[in-house]
Amino acid sequence: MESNPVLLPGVPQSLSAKFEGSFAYLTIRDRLPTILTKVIDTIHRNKNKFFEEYGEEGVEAEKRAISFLSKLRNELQTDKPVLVLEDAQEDTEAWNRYLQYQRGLQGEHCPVSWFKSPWLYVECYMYRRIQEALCLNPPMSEFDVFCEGKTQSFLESTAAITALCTHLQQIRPTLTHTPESTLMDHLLTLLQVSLWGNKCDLSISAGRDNSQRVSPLDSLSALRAFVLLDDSRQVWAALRSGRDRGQRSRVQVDVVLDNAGFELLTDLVLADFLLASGLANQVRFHGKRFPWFVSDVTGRDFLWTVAQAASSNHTHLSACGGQWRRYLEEGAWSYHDHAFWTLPHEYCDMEWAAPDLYASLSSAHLLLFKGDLNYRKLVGDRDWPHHTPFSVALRGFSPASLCALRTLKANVQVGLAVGQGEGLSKDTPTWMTSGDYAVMQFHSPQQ
Ligand SMILES: O=P(O)(O)OC[C@@]1(O)O[C@H](CO)[C@@H](O)[C@@H]1O
Ligand SMILES: [Mn+2]
Repeated sequence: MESNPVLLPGVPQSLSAKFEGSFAYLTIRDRLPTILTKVIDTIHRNKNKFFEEYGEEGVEAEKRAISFLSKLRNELQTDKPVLVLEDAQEDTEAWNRYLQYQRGLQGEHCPVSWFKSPWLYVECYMYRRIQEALCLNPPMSEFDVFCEGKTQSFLESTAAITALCTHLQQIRPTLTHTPESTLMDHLLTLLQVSLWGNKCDLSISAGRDNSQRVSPLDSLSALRAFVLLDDSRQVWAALRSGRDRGQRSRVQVDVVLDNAGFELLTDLVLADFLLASGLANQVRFHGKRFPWFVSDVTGRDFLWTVAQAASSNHTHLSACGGQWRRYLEEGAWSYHDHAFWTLPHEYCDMEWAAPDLYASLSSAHLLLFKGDLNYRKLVGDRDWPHHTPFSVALRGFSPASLCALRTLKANVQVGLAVGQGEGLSKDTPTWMTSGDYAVMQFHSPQQ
């Protein structure tokens, strides 16, 4: 029986696997079980490590975690009801409240389940259940099941990373006396590099290698045609608004991170440029509190990446890493991991679900949201008509000027011209899910 959740007036339904053949359906039927199987394999392959570190207790924990995850995979594949979490973590109650909310939407005759409920919810829930399997089996609770893939993504992107850091080191000495037009060109270039860094995502590839092997700067002109919305000049204007480079007013930029590996490197280079050019004087990074969507950044990934750069034997990479370490020591850069980023909420819920975070983001001059999942949460992962204004789809989420830097990997996109989405669907049916197209989409509270 189809679930017919309470419809909010004027707000389209959430994407869901209940629509057979949809991208959500194919993701939950095929990609999520593949990811879970790789997680189980990774834990199994590390069995000796657990024995060496924790003895028999480690081996027992490894066995229990694998049985938890095998049960989870079976629940998913047979569309069982979503279960309450039982690991007594800081966010457990919020997750179980959200399940109650979903039960209310679907009514008593249609259980909240993998193939009947919103895609955004059940996909986030899967990653939280992986965390539960580890939390309930200490000493595995600190084990990052995705660490190998994230590390490999970084190491295999070394050529692209060194090319990008070489570029930054070459322009760095000129930035304090560069003409405005040149400074803007540098910003637009590094925004595009950060945008396309988002193609390197291990969730869409279900863990298959997705490293950046060519210099990101060389491919920008060929990729220009695939940028469907380019509001990067509004990002420039937001950074320049109300201040002159000589003034000492505080310009804070918050970067809501996405993937570790090459994408994180592009974000660190962009953030370094913002400070070195004087366009901003504080950058706050927001990452995930536990392993999430295979390649998303955790605090450990963030610090490992800075350390890896600083200790590199490549001159420019180590120079950048040394500068990043100093930014962190001085407080010009800071890393944060609020629990909200690993809850299933659409961002229009943030003001009531995480008022402290909403207030904190409101102090920023500019928010940069990286990647596809952040975009899905910005617009609520709902089936909006493509010409719906971004401000409508945000449904009141507007703590500060914001720009989404996203390669399209899910079938939701707003803010296009009338007919633009339909035209793309005719010529390239996979335009919303291939990762080949991208948007830099801006919104300000004044809009
Ligand atoms: O947020 P990211 O890393 O750009 O992409 C996350 C993602 O790979 O996972 C989901 C599908 O499984 C989609 O949101 C998207 O394809
Ligand atoms: Mn991601």
